This record gives sequence, structure tokens and C-alpha cells, in this order.
Amino acid sequence: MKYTEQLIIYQKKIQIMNKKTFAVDIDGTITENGGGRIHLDALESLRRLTNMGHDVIYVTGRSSVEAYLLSVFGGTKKIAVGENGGCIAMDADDHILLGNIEECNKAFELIKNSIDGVEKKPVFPRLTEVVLERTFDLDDARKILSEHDLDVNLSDSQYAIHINSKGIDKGTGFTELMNKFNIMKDDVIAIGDSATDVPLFKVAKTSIALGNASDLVRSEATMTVSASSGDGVLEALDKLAPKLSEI
Ligand SMILES: O=C(O)COP(=O)(O)O
Ligand SMILES: [Mg+2]
Repeated sequence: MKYTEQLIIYQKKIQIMNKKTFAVDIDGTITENGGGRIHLDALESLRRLTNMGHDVIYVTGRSSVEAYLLSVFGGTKKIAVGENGGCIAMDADDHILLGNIEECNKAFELIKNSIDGVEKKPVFPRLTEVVLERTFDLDDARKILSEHDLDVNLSDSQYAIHINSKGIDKGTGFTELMNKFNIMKDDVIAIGDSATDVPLFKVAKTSIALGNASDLVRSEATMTVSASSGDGVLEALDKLAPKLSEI
């Protein structure tokens, strides 16, 4: 065997030994600042991580179909946790539903009838949650829900307000994948920008909050960067690169 072939095999072994799973949010994280368009350099760096042997998995408040398609066309692992943790796309025709949309619809009707300006956000169809425009105060809605016996959670991703079944969040959704694929917390690196990412931070050994995250969200991460959204992802990966074999 040629020396270079041996070297490649050795490098692959090292990479696999230190294989990491990156759990990556979409909006406000791999987008351009202030817009919903994908930050191409950030996407390229995620594809590079994938080519190095790491897994990059989107964990998002978007539909799992949107995230799954992004993984297919963007060249990362073809699995996605969507609907804020309520729905996992294992494959194009294999979706695991963790949340119960009936309960979320009941909660929607209740807050819509009690608070002015509560509207559904036009989004791709959901199987487990209800997505609303950010036009009302979350605490007002939580108060109303607490007076009724509804098993739901409200959260704000900075892009939308989500009604999910109680116990469903990005952390529990991603944990489902960790259990399925034997992924250890020590090998998980989470990257995100909003309150909906905090439960994901908690199941990762390394968690990174971007410059556009609130102080509260930043205080929940093990690492912060100053640049926002896609630029922040590049900053984070630059910081991590020398340590990827140790963390
Ligand atoms: O809430 C959304 O629609 C987008 O959220 P994300 O930041 O989790 O991708
Ligand atoms: Mg986000």
C-alpha cells in the first residue's frame, strides 16, 4: 500500500474516533443576517464537516420536510428534527410523530378566542404543532392556558410562536435520535440563537449561542460568539476547529 493511501486511512480512523454530531438550528443560525436565505458559506462549512466524517443534523422549528430537503440539497446527514422537536424525518417517507396536534389545536382556539391578534403563521403543513405569528404576549397566553387543563407548551423562536405538546421541545426531539443512533452527549455540539434552542443546549456537551441570541439564551450556552447567524456559525467553527479532536 502506498504511503499516501495509508495516511488517508489513518486520517479517516482519527476522524471517526473523534466523530461529533452537530445539532444545528436553521432560522437565525445558518441564515444570512436578518433574512431567511441560507448563508452559503455556513452551509459549505457544514458540508465540509460532513465530508470529514461528522454528522450534521438540523433541529428546527420549521417543518421536518423543509429541514430534510435542506439536508438533501445541502449535503448533510439526511435526517431532520422539525416542528420544534415534535416530528422527526428519518427518510422521505418515514416520519416519527412525537407530539399531538389535537391538543395544540385546542390551545390555539382557546387563546385565539381570548386574545386579540392571535393568528396562524402561513407555514408548511404541521403534523404535531401549531405555529403562530408573533403578534401577542406569550405570558398572557400562558396565563390563559394555565387556567385550563391543556397539555401544551408555548415558545418563541424569534420567527414564530409555537404551540407544542407538553414535554416536546428540541431537546426531547433530538434525544430521540441520540437514543436511536447511540449518540453520546459528550459528542454533541449544538448551535442556535433562540429560547427554543435552550433545551437542545442542555442535551449537548458543547453548546454555542450566536451573536443575535438574547443575553438569557447566551447565558445557557457553554460557548458564545459575537457574529450573528451564518457569520456566527463560521466564527464558532473557526473557534472549534483546533479543538475538534479534544472536545
Ligand atoms: O420557528 C421557526 O419557524 C424557525 O425556527 P428555527 O430557528 O428553530 O429554525
Ligand atoms: Mg433559530
